[in-house]
Amino acid sequence: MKLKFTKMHGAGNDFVVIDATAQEIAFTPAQWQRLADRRFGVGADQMLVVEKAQTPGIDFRYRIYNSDGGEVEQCGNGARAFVRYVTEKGLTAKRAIRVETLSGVIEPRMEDDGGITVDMGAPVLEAARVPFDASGLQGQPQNDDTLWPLDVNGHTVLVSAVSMGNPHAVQLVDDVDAAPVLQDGPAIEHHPRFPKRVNAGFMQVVDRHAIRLRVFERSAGETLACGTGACAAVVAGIRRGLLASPVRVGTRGGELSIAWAGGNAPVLLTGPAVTVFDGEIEL
Ligand SMILES: N[C@H](CCC[C@H](N)C(=O)O)C(=O)O
Repeated sequence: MKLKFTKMHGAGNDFVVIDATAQEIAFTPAQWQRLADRRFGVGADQMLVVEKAQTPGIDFRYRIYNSDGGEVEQCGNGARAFVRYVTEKGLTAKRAIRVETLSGVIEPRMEDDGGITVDMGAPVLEAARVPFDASGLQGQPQNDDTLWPLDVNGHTVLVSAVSMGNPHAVQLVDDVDAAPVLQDGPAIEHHPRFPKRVNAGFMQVVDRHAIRLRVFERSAGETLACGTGACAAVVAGIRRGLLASPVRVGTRGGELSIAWAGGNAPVLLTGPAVTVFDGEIEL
């Protein structure tokens, strides 16, 4: 079949976006992997599928597939690309839209200055709901957060377990450029205490309103930016008393900004979303 798509990125986290509002899209994992392949296909960290909403009061449904073809619950950078896509393609005239995802409703909004902010909902911090299996473990309280010791490649790392709809394990490092992201990332991603696997964040605190972050993403490897990872890192840093909202997040692909008032308040993610090109592929 000939498939029309749009290539986009949010701070270098790149996507193939597909309009499924007028056509049913149901690809096999192998077809998703082919689309994501940077040599045999288009190339992307994730694929985003735009669908009509099933629920009254909701504007769209948004499905996310990692480059391994697995469907996941949430994607923060993708949500910004999503709202730019439906706006540019004339699928909506609204500036703020309500979008149903596997993990709940998010609300991306086009700002007057062209920036995009997404209400990503409240973080989930209860270990069992991340999900993180804390059985038999002695957590180490740090302010409002609990750090969990993980045995990774023969050494122990202390992680915060946070869900933004998708699971994150965030650790503090002195220098993200020197952090063992590619060595420890896979071991954390597949750690048995994360039954749905996990996105592994490596956060360097610059000051109370700025961090640098690298994320080894579940099923995608290290990406240039991870929106939900930025949300999870800032939530963990605020709960540990290291950060204060808003926080600028420096990633290898660009800068994101996160605001969170604590507790059950929503996490607000602001950042770029760029359309690179429209294309067509025989799939
Ligand atoms: N790899 C992630 C999904 C994409 C999240 C990331 N691209 C973002 O911007 O939030 C996961 O498996 O949970």
